[in-house]
Amino acid sequence: MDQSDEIVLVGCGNMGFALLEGWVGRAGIPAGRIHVIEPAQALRSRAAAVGATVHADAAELPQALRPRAVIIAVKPQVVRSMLCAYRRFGGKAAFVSIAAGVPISTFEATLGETAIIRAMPNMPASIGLGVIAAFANAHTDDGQMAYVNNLLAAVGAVHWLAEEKLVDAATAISGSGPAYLFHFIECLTEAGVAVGLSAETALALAKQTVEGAAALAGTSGFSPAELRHQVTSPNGTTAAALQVLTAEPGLSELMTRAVAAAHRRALDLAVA
Ligand SMILES: NC(=O)c1ccc[n+]([C@@H]2O[C@H](COP(=O)([O-])OP(=O)(O)OC[C@H]3O[C@@H](n4cnc5c(N)ncnc54)[C@H](OP(=O)(O)O)[C@@H]3O)[C@@H](O)[C@H]2O)c1
Ligand code: PRO
Repeated sequence: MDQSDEIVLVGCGNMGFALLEGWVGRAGIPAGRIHVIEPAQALRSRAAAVGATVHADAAELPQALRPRAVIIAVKPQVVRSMLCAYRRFGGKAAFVSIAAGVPISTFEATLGETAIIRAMPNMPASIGLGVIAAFANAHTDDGQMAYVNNLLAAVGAVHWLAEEKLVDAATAISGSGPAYLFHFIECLTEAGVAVGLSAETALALAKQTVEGAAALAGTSGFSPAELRHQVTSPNGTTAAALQVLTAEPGLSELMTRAVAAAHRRALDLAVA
């Protein structure tokens, strides 16, 4: 990545800041080259503390600014009303939207024929362990694709999708996924307390179990099913627990229903 490129980051809440942290803290992108537009004073101060150039409103951006990328990280419901403030960058910058559900056609309606990439990152991007599903429109040229790919790859593994509608599917898996895992840790902790562990010990065991198992699944040559078998002694403790998890409605059915609900919500946000 050319270190002199400038980036506009619109919205610096949970995910916008996770990206900023990843870009500045891990990818070495000069923080001052990232212009953050964020109306909330506390969040602007947080972004300024990592070195970003902060603004309360798009009108404060320098007139001469020619960003290579404009990252849209506001809530989906806000996208339509804020876009016109960035129209002047249309046709030049690559627009990257991380807003769940909002289709490329919504951006094209305001920005016209310009490079628009829908990207769905997730929170572990803040520590460089994100996963990002992305789709680019037909106005994105090879240089813009490569530039945005590098930007996204700086905070996680990038998967380019063949169809825009798959971004909504990815949102339900990897965008929301960290919350499923955080909830799993909460549940495992509660269950640990129920069998007599202190809350502190149960939380430590639950977090380190998820972290270790995820690392093993990611690095071992065995499939998740094979790894599960390796943990499950015949007629042992794990088998007893898995009998509960696979009884109707099992975890598999619950996950299918949960992901379907998230996917439906992404489709709803497209028309909200
Ligand atoms: N959180 C995640 O894990 C995650 C993952 C992938 C994608 N996303 C997507 O990322 C987007 C942001 O999610 P989030 O969780 O980061 O939400 P968030 O914490 O609410 O952050 C959005 C920020 O944008 C600000 N904002 C509102 N209007 C603005 C404007 N016109 N210009 C600049 N900033 C403005 C908001 O301020 P106010 O609160 O004062 O309005 C808020 O601080 C969403 O579209 C979401 O679908 C989130
Ligand atoms: N957070 C956003 C939501 O919950 C999008 C994926 C993760 O809608």
